[in-house]
Amino acid sequence: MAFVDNKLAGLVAATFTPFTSQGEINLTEIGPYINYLVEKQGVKNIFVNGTTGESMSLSVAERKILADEWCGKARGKMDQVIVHVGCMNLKESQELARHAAQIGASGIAVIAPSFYKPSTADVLRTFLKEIAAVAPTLPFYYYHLPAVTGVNIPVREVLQNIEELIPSFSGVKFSSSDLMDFGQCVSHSPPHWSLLYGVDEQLLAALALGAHGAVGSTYNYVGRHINNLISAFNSGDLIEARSIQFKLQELLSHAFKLGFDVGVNKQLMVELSGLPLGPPRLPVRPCPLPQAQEIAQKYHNFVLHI
Ligand SMILES: CC(=O)N[C@H](C=O)[C@@H](O)[C@H](O)[C@H](O)CO
Ligand SMILES: CC(=O)C(=O)O
Repeated sequence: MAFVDNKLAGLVAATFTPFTSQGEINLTEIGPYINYLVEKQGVKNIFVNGTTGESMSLSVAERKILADEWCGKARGKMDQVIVHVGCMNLKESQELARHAAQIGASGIAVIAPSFYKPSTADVLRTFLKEIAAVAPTLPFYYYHLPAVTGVNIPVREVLQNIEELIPSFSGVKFSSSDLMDFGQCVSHSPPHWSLLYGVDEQLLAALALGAHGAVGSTYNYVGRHINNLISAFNSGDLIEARSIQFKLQELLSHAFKLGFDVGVNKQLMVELSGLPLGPPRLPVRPCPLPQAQEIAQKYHNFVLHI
């Protein structure tokens, strides 16, 4: 039972990747970004180079430089930095996994490859094993995001005997609304795994099923409120917990109507945090300013009412 002492719990912000206005990675904003999360949002864990961080639009070299900077700047300030190392091919994922171990990441996560999709739980587990094996000292998380990857193998099946293949296996970032599958993962998991929920708008339901924490993009700017939701849930105050969840649902349903992708989300973060994170990278479209400002307006109403 490795890694029991360091179980990942609570909120984890999936970070945006700062770019310059010319579209190059911008390391100078990473320190201030970490300070913002800790001081303004009370968020002490980050998930870097994930979906929100546009990892699939970054080169391997860029991903290494970014991971290094996030880990370095987080030292002494954050509890955990999980580096997403998933790529479309095994070799690059292994290279990033080895690198994550060298730079002192707290753990690594891998999403299913989505061009050549694994067709069974067995082949997916084997793919994950080949990556975990090159960084055996790092806690390993499977990242399930079926709406984006198109890989819809029930996580419950993926977890079957997974510790025999991956001794460092430590949990799942579960970004699907299939709460039956999520519940089954919780009920069949050993106590040292972390099951982290990734659909921010329905976190409360996942907490009721036993989620240990949550990874999401919105915790970059609603972390403080969602920390209150979790505290209310833990103290049995479901009325308060629901009221906060409903507010986030209002905010996001408004955002979805206007079109809510990584580009819009990033610009919303820029508006709300004041951090100059730059535009997204193609093929994600830069967000028209009024669109982000309208969502930001809704956010300010949201904050005023909780
Ligand atoms: C597809 C995607 O990026 N999902 C994020 C994390 O898994 C969530 O944090 C969503 O951005 C959020 O729940 C809004 O839908
Ligand atoms: C949202 C999330 O967890 C990611 O950006 O990967």
